[in-house]
Amino acid sequence: MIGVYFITDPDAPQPVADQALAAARGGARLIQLRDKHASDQDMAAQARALMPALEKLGAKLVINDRVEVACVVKAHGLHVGQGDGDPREIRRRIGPDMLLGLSVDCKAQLCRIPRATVSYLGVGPVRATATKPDHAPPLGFERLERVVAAAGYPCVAIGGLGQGDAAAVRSAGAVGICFVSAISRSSDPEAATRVLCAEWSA
Ligand SMILES: Cc1ncc(COP(=O)(O)OP(=O)(O)O)c(N)n1
Ligand SMILES: Cc1nc(C(=O)O)sc1CCOP(=O)(O)O
Ligand SMILES: [Mg+2]
Repeated sequence: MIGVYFITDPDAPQPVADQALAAARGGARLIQLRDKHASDQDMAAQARALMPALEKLGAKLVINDRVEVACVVKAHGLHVGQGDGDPREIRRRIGPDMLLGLSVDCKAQLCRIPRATVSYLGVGPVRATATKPDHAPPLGFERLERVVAAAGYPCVAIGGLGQGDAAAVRSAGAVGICFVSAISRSSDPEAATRVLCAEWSA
């Protein structure tokens, strides 16, 4: 079970490091560092600074998109999308032990996943979201359930999710729920994460 999975938001009022630590203190077990504009060097520095503190809090750090950064900092995980490269080649580069997440936005993408490459799937968006303006058409909870049922991999749901959604995501069969703005745009990200974790565990 993955549980609550937080993805950092460089456009939110609080600095990314504060967001990440607050989410981990609040109970998020996976924290993804996502910044489309940071240099690899800055992202690696941020990751190196965060990893020991996150580990102490029982959370793992996942890098978004940047295979080299994930390798250089020995991150716990890497998350890539359909357009971010061949998962088989990415697995070869990161080695057998790093978590590898892959985004999926429809059932048709499932049969193209190379065997024994991926650790989990990020399935979404469940709803439209301003956080990712280039997102695929929203799935809704019914199609989320159908994708999860057909997946054959642990799935986390993502996109437009917030308080009150955990029960529906769990009953769709997902092993985790991902949030950006529900945590990053909260006035108290740690408290918001606690509420989301309590809902997930209820
Ligand atoms: C857990 C999780 N699921 C999906 C995504 C989206 O990844 P991607 O499609 O590569 O889009 P970007 O995040 O790179 O804009 C994700 N990051 N995490
Ligand atoms: C990073 C990301 N990926 C998505 C996908 O559907 O693949 S939706 C998304 C952003 C989710 O942000 P929020 O929790 O604020 O809606
Ligand atoms: Mg990506």
